[in-house]
Amino acid sequence: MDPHVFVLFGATGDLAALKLFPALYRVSQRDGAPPPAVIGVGRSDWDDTTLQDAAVDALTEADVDEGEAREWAESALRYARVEAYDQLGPVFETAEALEAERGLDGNRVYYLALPPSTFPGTITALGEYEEDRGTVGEHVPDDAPWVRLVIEKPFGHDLASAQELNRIVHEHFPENAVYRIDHFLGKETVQNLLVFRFANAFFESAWSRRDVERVEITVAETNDAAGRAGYFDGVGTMRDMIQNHLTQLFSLTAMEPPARLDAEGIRREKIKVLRSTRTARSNETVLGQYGPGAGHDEGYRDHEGVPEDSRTDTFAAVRLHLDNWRWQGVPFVLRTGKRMAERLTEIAVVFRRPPITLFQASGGCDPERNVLRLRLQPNEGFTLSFDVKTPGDGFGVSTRELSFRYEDTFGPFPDAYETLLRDVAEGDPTLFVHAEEAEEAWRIYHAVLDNTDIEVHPYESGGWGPDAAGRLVEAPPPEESGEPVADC
Ligand SMILES: NC(=O)C1=CN([C@@H]2O[C@H](COP(=O)(O)OP(=O)(O)OC[C@H]3O[C@@H](n4cnc5c(N)ncnc54)[C@H](OP(=O)(O)O)[C@@H]3O)[C@@H](O)[C@H]2O)C=CC1
Ligand SMILES: O=C1O[C@H](COP(=O)(O)O)[C@@H](O)[C@H](O)[C@H]1O
Repeated sequence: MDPHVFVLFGATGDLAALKLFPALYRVSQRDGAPPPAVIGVGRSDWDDTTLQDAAVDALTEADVDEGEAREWAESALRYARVEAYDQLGPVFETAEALEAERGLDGNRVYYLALPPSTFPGTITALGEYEEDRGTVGEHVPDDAPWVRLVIEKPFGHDLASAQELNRIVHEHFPENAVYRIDHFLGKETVQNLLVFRFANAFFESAWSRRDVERVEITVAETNDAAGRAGYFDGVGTMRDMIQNHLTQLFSLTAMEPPARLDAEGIRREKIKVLRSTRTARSNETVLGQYGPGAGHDEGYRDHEGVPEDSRTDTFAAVRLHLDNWRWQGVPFVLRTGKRMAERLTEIAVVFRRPPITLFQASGGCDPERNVLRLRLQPNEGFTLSFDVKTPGDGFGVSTRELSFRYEDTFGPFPDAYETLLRDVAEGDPTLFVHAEEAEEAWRIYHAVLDNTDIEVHPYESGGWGPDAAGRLVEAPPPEESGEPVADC
């Protein structure tokens, strides 16, 4: 890992406190890691001390000893205040001063943990500066310092803005310097999807329309959007979660085996899945917004900064269909919401019932469908339901489960952001999103984003979201399950 300066845009925000300071700390504790040099950037009226105090709070919250957290923050962190995220003079001055002070070679990571509306201006300002510095553009000398640009999700606001953003990015930065981050790809259990599928031949041979009836991908969160209105309101759950995290889980579940387990091999197969996916339809999309309930007196519209008439979705569910050989006619239901009854991320593969009904005729009942649940968080592992004979007369059938839990076998996992920040520092793009993948993912949802014909159902905090979402997991009507239909 080469020594570098890590410039964190949005250092005063939620993500920085929740994930990025702890991850930066842990990466810097690894063997062989250079001493950390981090510049936090924000418009807030902070200084070095305010930033360091915020980082110490974040680290102690993440179980780091307070003394160690303080020592780390004071040696690692500097603050650069900007008027706006396209006026970056103070950032460049701070970076150059820090490099001179530490004798660094000029390698830099720029991490954009900002609302997506700011990305174009910030990237343009960074690109122009880096061209002047001679690190990007034509004729970059072999010994020039490296620069890596990390862009948080959502990458743009819709298909057109993502295409425009890619254009702006590529005007200045080559694709191999760009790390579009989707932290779900850094989760151990998400990477395990590939091992689970491609190392276990018996699952892979049942992994198609012949045996699978439907797939349900669920990310239920108990947290809410309080304190994040500046980013979340006007973005909403379709853009914050479905277009990226859940679509990544979808493409990893549905993809063909890659030719090689590297960035190009995996991205190529994921892009093929996205290209084969029909545009989502409004009658197969359910949106919701939480109100009060279950110990919460306030609903979404009561949060500071949220307009009284906000239509922003805090819950979204969508049924997707693929037109390819493996998955024709198998619905994939993606659903996620905030302030739900419990925190749960899982992929449920629901297998078809056996084709004959043997047991009813002999006084029993027909078996349940086998369900494979890949649990991504918490209690990571899997369960597979199966049917057995209930002891006694006749052929009574009962459902039982085989299960495996990671924590019973392995120690704790590294956090996703720790894995991904280390990959950025080492220049490994395998777990990041390619330009084309980001655009294809927006293409799928373009007809349902900002579609005011779709009702935003109120739902109670602490429940399972709007009742209307339940119908998406029922068997699709025949006209939707058979032949491919053209998008309309
Ligand atoms: N929070 C989370 O759990 C996760 C967030 N992300 C991604 O990280 C990014 C930031 O999210 P998060 O930290 O939650 O967002 P915040 O709302 O906390 O915003 C981050 C920072 O951006 C600045 N900011 C906020 N609103 C605006 C605005 N309208 N215009 C310009 N600057 C603004 C603020 O800094 P200042 O006012 O000091 O300039 C703020 O501290 C997003 O892209 C999000 O998708 C990804 C995974 C998880
Ligand atoms: O990107 C985001 O992800 C988090 C959920 O991430 P997790 O690792 O805690 O599952 C979500 O709460 C947030 O709204 C979103 O921006």
